[in-house]
Amino acid sequence: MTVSRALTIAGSDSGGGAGIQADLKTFTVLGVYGMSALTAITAQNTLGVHGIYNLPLEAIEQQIDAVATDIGVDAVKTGMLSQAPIIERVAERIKANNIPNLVVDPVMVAKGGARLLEQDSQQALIRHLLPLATVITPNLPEAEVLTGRTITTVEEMKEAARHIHSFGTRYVVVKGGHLDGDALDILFDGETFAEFVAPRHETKHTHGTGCTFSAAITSELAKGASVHDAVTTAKHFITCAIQDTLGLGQGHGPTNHWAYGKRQHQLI
Ligand SMILES: Nc1ncnc2c1ncn2[C@@H]1O[C@H](COP(=O)(O)OP(=O)(O)O)[C@@H](O)[C@H]1O
Ligand SMILES: Cc1ncc(COP(=O)(O)O)c(N)n1
Repeated sequence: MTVSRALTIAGSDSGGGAGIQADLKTFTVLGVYGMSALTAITAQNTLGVHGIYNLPLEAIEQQIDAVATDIGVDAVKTGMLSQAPIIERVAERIKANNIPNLVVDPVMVAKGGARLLEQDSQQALIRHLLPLATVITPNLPEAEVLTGRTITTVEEMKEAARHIHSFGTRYVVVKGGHLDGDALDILFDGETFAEFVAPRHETKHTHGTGCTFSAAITSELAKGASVHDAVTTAKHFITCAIQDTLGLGQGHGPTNHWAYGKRQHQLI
């Protein structure tokens, strides 16, 4: 039996809805063996981020090297990277270990407003990580920071995708979760645009949607799917996870990571 292997390099969310917890749950539901390299520990729940503890660069490096040199990695995603020196070290270890299929979720600010990437560290992302990336998956505020432009229309999402593609990433997915109307995401491969659309579900439980979506893309790339097919599956996965809400916590709750799996088996 061949097992596909995916690694997440990201922060821990004690609440289990975002970060490495969301990633590992998603990998598992999509039938991929999941591994993690923690960059930071957050004390977090559905009401917000209550504490952030970054890990030493050596600890991050050792985790990546340990899994890459023994178990092997078919695809990797990055999430919360906190600060420029962590970005640089992560990029260096991905390169040194020849890890293929890098998905960059350029996490900057949590939905509750807490900064998960220090201000001005986006230049390090652009310089060190984006040239290595197969796919980058910014939401609208992140795309605005990366391009320095306001984005309020689908046409501006496409312009942003073009701009971000020029940083050296092979594919760009600009997510439209923060726009009104249908949940529309744009995929740009450097030449053509593809659109992925799902009905907007009215809910406050969208904690970790970006983490889950990018982890689903990573899972499918680990299995050998094309980027277009990986995004198709990820869109279906996140739409199910948002629709079948769990209603946990008093604030912005997590999505339902096993909803997609249940739908596949027609259990719901
Ligand atoms: N209310 C919603 N209903 C349906 N899909 C949504 C909703 N909110 C976000 N999405 C989808 O979830 C994915 C994550 O998007 P987004 O919320 O923009 O990312 P982030 O969590 O990084 O802010 C995208 O595919 C987006 O279109
Ligand atoms: C450890 C960690 N990583 C990422 C996010 C972003 O998720 P969201 O934008 O849904 O708050 C988060 N809140 N915590």
